[in-house]
Amino acid sequence: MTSTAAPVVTSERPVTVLDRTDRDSLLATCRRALDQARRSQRLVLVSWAKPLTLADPVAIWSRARRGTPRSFLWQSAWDRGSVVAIGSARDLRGRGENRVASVRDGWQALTRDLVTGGTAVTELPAGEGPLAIGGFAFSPENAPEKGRLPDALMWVPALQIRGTVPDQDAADRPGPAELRLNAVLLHDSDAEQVVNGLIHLADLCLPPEAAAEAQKLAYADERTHTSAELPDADHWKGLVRRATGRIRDGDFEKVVLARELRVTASSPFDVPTAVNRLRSAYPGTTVFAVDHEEYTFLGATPEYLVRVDRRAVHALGLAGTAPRGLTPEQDAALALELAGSAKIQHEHDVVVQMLRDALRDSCVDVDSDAEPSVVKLANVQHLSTKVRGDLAADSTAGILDFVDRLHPTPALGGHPRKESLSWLSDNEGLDRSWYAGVVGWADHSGQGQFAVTIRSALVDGPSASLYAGCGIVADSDPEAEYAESCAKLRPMMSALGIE
Ligand SMILES: C=C(O[C@@H]1C=C(C(=O)O)C=C[C@H]1O)C(=O)O
Repeated sequence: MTSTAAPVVTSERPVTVLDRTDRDSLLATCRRALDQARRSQRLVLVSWAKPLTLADPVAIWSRARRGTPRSFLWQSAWDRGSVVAIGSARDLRGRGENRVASVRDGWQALTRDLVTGGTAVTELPAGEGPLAIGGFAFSPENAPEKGRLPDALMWVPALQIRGTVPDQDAADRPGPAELRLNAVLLHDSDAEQVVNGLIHLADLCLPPEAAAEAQKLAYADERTHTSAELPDADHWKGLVRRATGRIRDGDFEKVVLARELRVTASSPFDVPTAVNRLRSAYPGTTVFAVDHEEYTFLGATPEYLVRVDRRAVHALGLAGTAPRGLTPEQDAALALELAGSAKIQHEHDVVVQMLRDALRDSCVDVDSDAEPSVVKLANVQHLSTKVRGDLAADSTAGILDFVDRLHPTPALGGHPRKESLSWLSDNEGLDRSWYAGVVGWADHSGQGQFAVTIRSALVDGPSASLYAGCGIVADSDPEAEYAESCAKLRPMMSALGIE
């Protein structure tokens, strides 16, 4: 569906802003889309691409996000792919239990009549053409304080740039990237006007010097702040005790109990600096940021829910946590203890089993690592098991079908799902919002990636809600779980400069 000619991309190529030839090509593509909209009397998505060289996705994003209420940043350690997206050509929304399916149906309907033009870049990580980006809250039933971020919000960005993540030691060396301008046309749209709008947006987001910039860290944290634990520590430990009681009574096997640290600062938080700190302190994670009106939801997560790369489906079981040691010997001993603990093994196996079962519905050759491995981050270490399968020849399942099936896994909700989630909504007393939800992107061919939004915060000017949760099983110790939740809050605290 997209044009496939592989362009020659070199770092000498002049960057950004569209020239006369680009304008003509974009206009011709929009006119084709308009013809199609007139014939079909339906909405037509038009997507036009041009190769770019780009030094740093975060630098582009932090400049371009200023002028728009909707932006998206994605920088992934899993395939070294990056996405920067500005503005919305079309929102895809859903509510309640069917929220993922509604978004999927909307996206499929919109891409059925996709019209593409320009030159697509093929030497990038998986994913092609226009993307639907955004995410889903933890649960439609677990958001008492509605109205902060919608339960489900994906959208087709007006401007998207896909590229590769720069090496830390070569952050200002440009690499190949693809600029894409997307619009939705109606039978009575004015093609010239659409083109002018898109070119204006590209000019604003990508002035000639922008693509060569690397994001600078602003080190000064001059703001003061106050913070409150919600609920307070004793109450939360009491909830852990209550959960273990229910588990021993046999009501469910595992539940992930979360808490919030609500911070109010003397001046607005510096979101781009926070993102930059996250990616340098947590290089093995996927760093994401979603700007929606006055809110920014951001984080650095070590966990993906699912990735579909051509016909390969990948999921990750990440559950079971230990602190990092102060010395290499202590660190190794803690890792051994983590891998050897029957309690943690059980907590972990519940997740892996669920992932395997869910993949089996549409995949063949479903397999997982024989043994969990230990993944080390700066703040904690986790037990991790990769699960993968190949889409069955007759399967039409795409990334959003897997999101629908898998979210929330027992790594973020509990097991069995129904009983543990119902206990959570009666007892946790927290608006998780998009924490423990998913953020990611889908292309029109069913490929995509969704991250589990842990190690995250919701920022609104000078206010921030930071979240952390812990898997609770029968013999969980409230003090140890509380300490683990503190360690899990650390990445966002340092990123926002509130230590
Ligand atoms: C819930 C969180 O993390 C999840 C819970 C884990 C655990 O209980 O060991 C480990 C990784 C994540 O799946 C969090 O970081 O907030």
